[in-house]
Order: sequence, then structure tokens, then C-alpha cells
Amino acid sequence: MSPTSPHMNFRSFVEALRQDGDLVSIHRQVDPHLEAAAITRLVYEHDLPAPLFENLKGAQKHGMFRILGAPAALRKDPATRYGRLARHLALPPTASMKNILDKMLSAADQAPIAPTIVPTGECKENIIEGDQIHLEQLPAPFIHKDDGGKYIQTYGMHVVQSPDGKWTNWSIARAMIKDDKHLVGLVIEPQHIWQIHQLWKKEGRDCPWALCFGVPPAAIMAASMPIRTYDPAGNVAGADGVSEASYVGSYTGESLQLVKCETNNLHVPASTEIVFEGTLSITERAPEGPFGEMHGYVFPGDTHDWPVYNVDCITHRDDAILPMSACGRLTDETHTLIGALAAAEIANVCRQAGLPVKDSFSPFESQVTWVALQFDDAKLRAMKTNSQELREKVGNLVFNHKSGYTIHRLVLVGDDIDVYDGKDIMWAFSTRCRPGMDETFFEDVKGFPLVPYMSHGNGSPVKGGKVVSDALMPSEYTTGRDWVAADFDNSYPEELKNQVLAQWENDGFAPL
Ligand SMILES: Cc1cc2c3c(c1C)C(C)(C)C[C@H]1C[C@@H](C)[C@]4(C(=O)NC(=O)N=C4N2C[C@H](O)[C@H](O)[C@H](O)COP(=O)(O)O)N31
Ligand SMILES: [K+]
Ligand SMILES: [Mn+2]
Repeated sequence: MSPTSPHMNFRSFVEALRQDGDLVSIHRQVDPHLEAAAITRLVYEHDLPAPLFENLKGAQKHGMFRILGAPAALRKDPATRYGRLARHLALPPTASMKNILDKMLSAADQAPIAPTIVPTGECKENIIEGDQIHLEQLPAPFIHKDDGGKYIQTYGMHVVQSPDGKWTNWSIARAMIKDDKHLVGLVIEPQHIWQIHQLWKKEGRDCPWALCFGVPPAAIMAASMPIRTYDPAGNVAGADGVSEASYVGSYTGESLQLVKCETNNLHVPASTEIVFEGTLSITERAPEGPFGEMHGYVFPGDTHDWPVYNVDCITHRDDAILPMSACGRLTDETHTLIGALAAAEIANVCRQAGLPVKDSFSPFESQVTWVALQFDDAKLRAMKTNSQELREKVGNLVFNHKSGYTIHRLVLVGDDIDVYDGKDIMWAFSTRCRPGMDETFFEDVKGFPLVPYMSHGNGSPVKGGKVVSDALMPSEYTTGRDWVAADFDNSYPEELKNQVLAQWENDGFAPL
């Protein structure tokens, strides 16, 4: 039996949410055609407990399947806002986003812990092969009314491996059902699944593939992150050729248990809820999309050809649970994970390049198209640099790195700004960054086509449209901050503030 702790076993994770009071089990029959996603969408827009659809219309025999919506979204209570993400990493429900991202980055300077191969696991409880496979009969969710198909794949983990077997990549990329035996989905440059697909194209062979729904939560975090491995000396091992499995081992401190697929030599987490095994075609493409995406838009009819996945075998647990991200406007997994984890890796890349970046986050208010980088003011002054120089250095570094792929604006801020507080970032950006003069635009870098102003805007969908906006004031480069914030914290003497706070409730105010 593989580990049963919530961060290492999806089924235990769901039970942990139930114990946390962070799960709503719906036993009435719910239609996977739009209804399950509509409920989940409302959950996202009000930060409510995750819905578990126990009785889907069209669910197959031996429990194929139930759906868990909103697996990594927010909790309403500010004190446990990120509790559902914390559960992915065995952190307390009160963990801050900084605690979560620091945990994800902690692997960078720890020795990777390789996974362990075990003979079998829960994912082998049911095995369906060949002509028994009928994807069209599964209760796959139709997520937004204008989508191009049933997006069964929104929170599963693709497993692909370089032809030489040296690099196994885990990542999330959307995919919809094409027909009874095939999926079709985004495989976009520079993502690792794209890089590995290219390697198999050179080999002239279809890419062996597995898609794991309901993996250990600690694993799906790495799957959502643009990681590289750093050997203990801090150098990057290989260009990008690293395995998420070892990285997960580092930040969990435990070796993940993997089992071999039935029909190829890839390995998948033993406790996975549902595993699709097959190949990612190097020749076949099919119309895909549109899909209501992470920036909050669906463009009806916006269909493009992408590679086809061929499903040869399905294995799954009894009463399997499919996780679903009904993504779109704030706040869902594409914001809490894609933005946050890219921000963490970007800060890492900056620090590796010697830049005094203390912290970073992607503000939800920017629909995770921005990352705010917090500089250590004292170290910044020691650099004896200036705004234009710093903007060019940071922009050329980040916008030419894979971790910067989804980000179109970098906002540079000092260490009086809390990068996890969107109000703080908007205050700094709106008052310290003079439009134009304090900004450097980058047109000859890779652009992120999913951003609406890229794919449906006025310029190239895949090139440029990026900017570094410097919200560090000139004094922060030279003498240090030459202003006082007109707020309670900074504009009143300590003893007066203590006195006001001591009197606060006696004066008749509710506790802050
Ligand atoms: C957490 C999450 C991450 C996603 C996606 C989603 C969720 C929930 C859904 C499926 C809901 C929406 C789309 C949105 C879309 C961006 C995309 C995708 O379709 N194609 C893609 O290339 N990257 C996606 N990512 C980001 C990706 O996982 C990260 O970039 C990761 O670093 C990749 O791993 P490698 O570094 O190892 O390459 N999807
Ligand atoms: K990844
Ligand atoms: Mn990767």
C-alpha cells in the first residue's frame, strides 16, 4: 500500500478536505455536461469548499468516475486562505503563500530524492484495454458552453520521457476528448512536453505517454511549475532536462512510489485515481478548442489543430475521482498555481543570476499576467545601478527564460511592498512607475499566446508584448527611500499607535 498521507495520496487528500470542512459532497445526480462545471465555477467566484460530485449522470460501472472540482482553489477565511494548497504540501492550513512557495523552492538546494518503483498499487485495481475503451461513454465534463469539446484533462499529470530515458517530465496541459480512443490537446513551445515531443519527432516514433488523474497532490504542484533541478552546488543540471519526480522527493523528503504502466515503460504514481496509457502522436493532429481559459475568456469558434493522444489502456481505482479545474475568471488553479509557481521560479532565476530579489508573486488582480519582484533595497544600492540598466537586465534574463513564458509584465518594487498583497503592488505601480519613462518594452521575446491581447489582439500572438515596469523610486537606487507612507503604520509615533490600538474596542470599534 502506498503512502496514505494527504500530500502523497489523492484519495487521502479528498478525505483531509472533508475533515477540514473544505468539501461539499453532492449525492444528487449531477450532469457532467456543464452542470458540474457551473457549480464549480460559482465555488471559485466565492472561494467556497471544493465540490465532490458523487453521482454523475452517465458514471460507468466499477465507479468510473466521480469528479472533484476546485482542487487547489482558495478558502474564504483569510486565516486559511491557502489551506487547500497547503494540504498539497503537508503544510498547516494557515500557511501563507510565501510558506507554500518557499516549500516548493526548498528543493532547489536539497539533494533530489529519486522515486521508488513498487510492483503494484491502487491504480491497478481495474484495467481496461483495447476495444473496451470508450472515452465517449465516460462522464467527462463539458466545462464552458462555448468550449470545443469535453475537457476531461484539466488537472491530470502528463508523463513523457526523452527517447534516451534520461529525462521524465511531469506537467499539466489541457486536453479534450476527440473520439472513443483519442484526446487532443495543447503541446506548445517552450513547454517541456513540447520539447520532449520534438525529440520523438526526430526519432520518427510516437511518444510513449501516460496521463495521471488524481496523483499525489505534492506531485501535481511540481507538474504545474516550470522547474529545473539545481545540483547542491547551485548549478543547473542540464539545459532543462530534469525530472519532477526527484524534485518532489526533495521538498517532501520522501521517495514517491511509482508503478510501471501496463503497455509501455513509463512509471506512474501507484495511488493515482485514473491512468490513461498510450502515445502522443508525432504526426496526427486534430482540431482543438476553444476552451474557457486562465485569463477568463473563451473565443467561440477559435479552433486550432494540435497533436492527438492515442489511448491504449486505462487503469483506475475503484470509485475513481477525476479532478477538474473549471478555469476562467478569478480564482482557480490557473491563478493559484501557474502564476504563483512561475513567480517563484522567476525569483529563483533572478537570484541565480546574482540579482537581489527577496520575494515574488503574481497578483491575481493582473489575472496572473504580471509578476512583482521585491528587491532588497540595501543590496540594490550596493549594485550602483540605475533604472534603465536594471530593467534591461531583468527583462532580458526573465523574458528569455522558460519560467517567464506566461508572464507579460514584471513590476520591480522595494522591500516596503508586500508582493503577496495586490493592493500594495497596485499602489507602488500606480504611484512610483512613470508610464513610458520608467518602463522598458520587449518586442523580440517569446509571447504567451493564451493572453487575449496576444491571440486576438493587434500584433503577433507569439512574439513580444512584454514590459518591465520599474516601481522602484530613484531614491531607492541612491540614498534610500525619501518618503514616509501616509498610513497608520508609518505616520504615527509608536506609543500613539499602541494607545489607539489598546483603546480600539473600548472606543466602540469591532476588533480589526
Ligand atoms: C495548473 C495548470 C497549469 C496549466 C494548465 C491548466 C492548469 C490547471 C489548465 C489545463 C486548467 C489550463 C491550461 C492553461 C495552459 C497554460 C496549460 C495548458 O493547457 N498548456 C500548457 O502548456 N500549460 C498549461 N498549464 C501550465 C503548465 O502546467 C506549467 O507551465 C508547467 O510549468 C509546465 O510544466 P513544464 O515546465 O514541465 O513544461 N493549462
Ligand atoms: K512541470
Ligand atoms: Mn518540467
